[in-house]
Amino acid sequence: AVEVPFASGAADNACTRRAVGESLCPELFLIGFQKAGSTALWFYLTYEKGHLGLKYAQGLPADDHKEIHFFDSKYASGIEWYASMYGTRNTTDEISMDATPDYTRVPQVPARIQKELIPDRCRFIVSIRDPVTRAYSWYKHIHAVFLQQDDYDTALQPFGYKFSLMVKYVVPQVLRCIESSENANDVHGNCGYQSAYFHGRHIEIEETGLETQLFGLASSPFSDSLYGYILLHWFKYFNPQQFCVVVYEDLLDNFEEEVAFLKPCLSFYGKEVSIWPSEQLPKLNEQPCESCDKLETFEPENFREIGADLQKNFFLTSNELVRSSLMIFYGRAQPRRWEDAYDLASPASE
Ligand SMILES: Nc1ncnc2c1ncn2[C@@H]1O[C@H](COP(=O)(O)OS(=O)(=O)O)[C@@H](OP(=O)(O)O)[C@H]1O
Repeated sequence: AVEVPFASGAADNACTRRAVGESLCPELFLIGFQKAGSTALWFYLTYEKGHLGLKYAQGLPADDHKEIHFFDSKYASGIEWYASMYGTRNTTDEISMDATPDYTRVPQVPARIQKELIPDRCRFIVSIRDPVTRAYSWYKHIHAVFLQQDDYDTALQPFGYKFSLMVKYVVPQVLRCIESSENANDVHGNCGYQSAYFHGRHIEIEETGLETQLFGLASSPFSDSLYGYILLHWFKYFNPQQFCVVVYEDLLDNFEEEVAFLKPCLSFYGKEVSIWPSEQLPKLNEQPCESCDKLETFEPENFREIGADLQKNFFLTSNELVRSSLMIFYGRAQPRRWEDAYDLASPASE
């Protein structure tokens, strides 16, 4: 194979050629987080902001246009397959976007992107959300969609399918894993839901008398919400300036101001996004769970109690890491403190 002289050393392949008539391989990514409004954001950028001309995986059935899952679960299909799903490049400044929020779940993904693409040309959009409500949203999604699958059923059954029991038994294990990691930027690799740490891990759940299986899957609502550690993992492969981070709750509260944080990731490609004061995040992918008979639901005060405990004893360090990143790399003066919604005292007042 002919080596292309990119500074990054990216190999010559269907994605690195970039010539008119070659594949329009993605360079812009929406890498997560799952359940943080990624579908709404993708729809906004591709359809509502049609003037940006962002292309998607048109080679796949319509339901899969957003999420191609190449770098997490379909990597074995090969880069030629990936490139072929995005059609042909008509101009050198054309851009396509791969919006697979699961990319932030799987630690191997950034190394794979770095190896297959031209790293300096990649930009990454990230949406973050209160880690507790995100965890519950994913727990609900599992009930609505995945509980019919044997592996998720096996993973959640020992907990009586209950969020509260998962918090009680799973969260201390993930915390122990975090504490055993020497460096913060190794936490995601060590403690992500697929990590070796969870293989063969078995705990008896007193309330149900059952022993856990597939511990990693049960840990995913919580470990996937560790944004601070996960971003540090990605920063091992890409410069923080290649990321644009938006906060889901701020998108809902002040869309115009918040969505402007995406501008650097678009202007890099010469795309200027025009945002109007009346615009709002489209409402998409609300997951109904009406026939989820095993779903544990909470009164607001009970959820606040369980959430306060999670924020204080589990998510706080990760939240602080992400807030530091938002201030240092993305010029935010006062990033949102999700903990405040749970009536926790701020560190300054303790
Ligand atoms: N406009 C607007 N306002 C309020 N909430 C909104 C909006 N758009 C999407 N959502 C909520 O985002 C959650 C789905 O996120 P994702 O699309 O990223 O989910 S997925 O990972 O792709 O399955 C899901 O959250 P939950 O309802 O808590 O499950 C959606 O309801």
